[in-house]
Amino acid sequence: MKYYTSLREIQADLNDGSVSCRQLVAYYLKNIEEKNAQLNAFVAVYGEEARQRAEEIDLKIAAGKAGRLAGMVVGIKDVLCYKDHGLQAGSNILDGFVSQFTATAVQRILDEDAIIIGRQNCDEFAMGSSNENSAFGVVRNAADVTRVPGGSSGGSAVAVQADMCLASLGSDTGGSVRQPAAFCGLVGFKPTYGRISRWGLVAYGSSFDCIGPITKSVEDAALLLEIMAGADEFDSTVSTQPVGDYTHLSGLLKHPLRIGYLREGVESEGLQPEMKQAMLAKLEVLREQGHTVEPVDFDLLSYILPTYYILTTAESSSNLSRFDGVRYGHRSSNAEDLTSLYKKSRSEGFGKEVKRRIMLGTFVLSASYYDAYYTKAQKVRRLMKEQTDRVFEKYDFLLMPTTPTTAFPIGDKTEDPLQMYLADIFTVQANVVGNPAISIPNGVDAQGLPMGLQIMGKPFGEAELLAFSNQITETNTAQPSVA
Ligand SMILES: NC(=O)C[C@H](N)C(=O)O
Repeated sequence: MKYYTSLREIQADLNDGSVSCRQLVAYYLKNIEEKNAQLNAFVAVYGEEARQRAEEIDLKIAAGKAGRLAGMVVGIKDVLCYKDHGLQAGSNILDGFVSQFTATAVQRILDEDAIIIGRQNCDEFAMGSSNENSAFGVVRNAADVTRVPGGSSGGSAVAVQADMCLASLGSDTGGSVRQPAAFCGLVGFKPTYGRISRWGLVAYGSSFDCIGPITKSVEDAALLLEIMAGADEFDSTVSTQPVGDYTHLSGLLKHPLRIGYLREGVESEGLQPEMKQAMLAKLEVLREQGHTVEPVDFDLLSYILPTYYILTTAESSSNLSRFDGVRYGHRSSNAEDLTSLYKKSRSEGFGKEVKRRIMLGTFVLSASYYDAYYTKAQKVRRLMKEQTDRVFEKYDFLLMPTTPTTAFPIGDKTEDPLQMYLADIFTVQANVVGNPAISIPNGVDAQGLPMGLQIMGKPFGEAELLAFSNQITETNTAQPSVA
């Protein structure tokens, strides 16, 4: 089977008959069979169902009635509801849970004839940056299996990286789509807050959570966004702003562009040298193309992680209070009364990192500390939003590395949660302020590990952001190899 990097290539072959959906599904299933035992990207595979759907869609193609995603084989992160399929958010607390309905984003891609091939591993309740916090075990990076794939949508990224599906749907609360995409050499897109309905997404930090695609090409990310975005009567937080024409990626941008880059994104001490060089090289190319390229100082940067981790733990401690062992999921068999049922079900069901965050969140929301932490963090969040808005009055895009380093070895940061949180330094800003941001591949380091470049755009400026990203992306055409 040819190594496809975009749906456009697949559809060209579908239309001239050189490939069929049935063959595509068989190919991806074979890859899953060969590679998943080692990589652990999928926690459930819907083989029979995918084969059947492929046959139906092949008939639709022959009749000229296929949807826009015909030929796209997709995996979904284990936080998205898909009716009559299991859903666990990588947690034992949801053991045995089966979705009662389908998430709007998932339904919209199904309506356009995407084929869902399986459910993907992730950090428990999307809390993590390495996919080491899953009840289903660690996911491995296909570029080097001794390293993490990033998180929390690690399974979703590795599945695309190792060609086990063409695209994945992940969720991004503080970088969970962009950071694993960067670690795996892919495109990861987080839209503006409220752009895509979250009906059917397991809630983590509700004022941050966004659904986003992980793909090999910017054009596939644009297409998926266009299909998933827009108003939804089931989600009152989704924006009613009209959905743009995200797939016409040319002719949108003015010239020259005003491009800002985060000064710390090239000067910060913790930055891997190759990351800095790759950033500087990219900025030089943009300058040569005639764009204005200038450094931006974001003096609130050192407050960004505390703000993010105070607010998201607060929101998650509240969101996760619904998992009580009574209504669904794991129920302790050692309980003597209702209180011990709650206690034991939650203690047995949740993993270490989730417990840590519930405790932190409960603390920052407690009566004596509420103002010192939660209220203060909300005020800082407002300041960050204002400062970011000022940056975008002057610039069209803000560039920075997606991560300070490339994928780190498995086990490297598990004993030190603060080190793990530091890996999110560049990705959380977009979620704190709500702007869209994308990670695109930006070369590899000396060990051949992928590096990501992050571009942030203006709120609801998805069309321009995607057009610009497409212009400067080097498409990932390398065949995946499991080391
Ligand atoms: N969920 C995310 O976007 C990942 C982030 N590292 C977190 O643990 O919160």
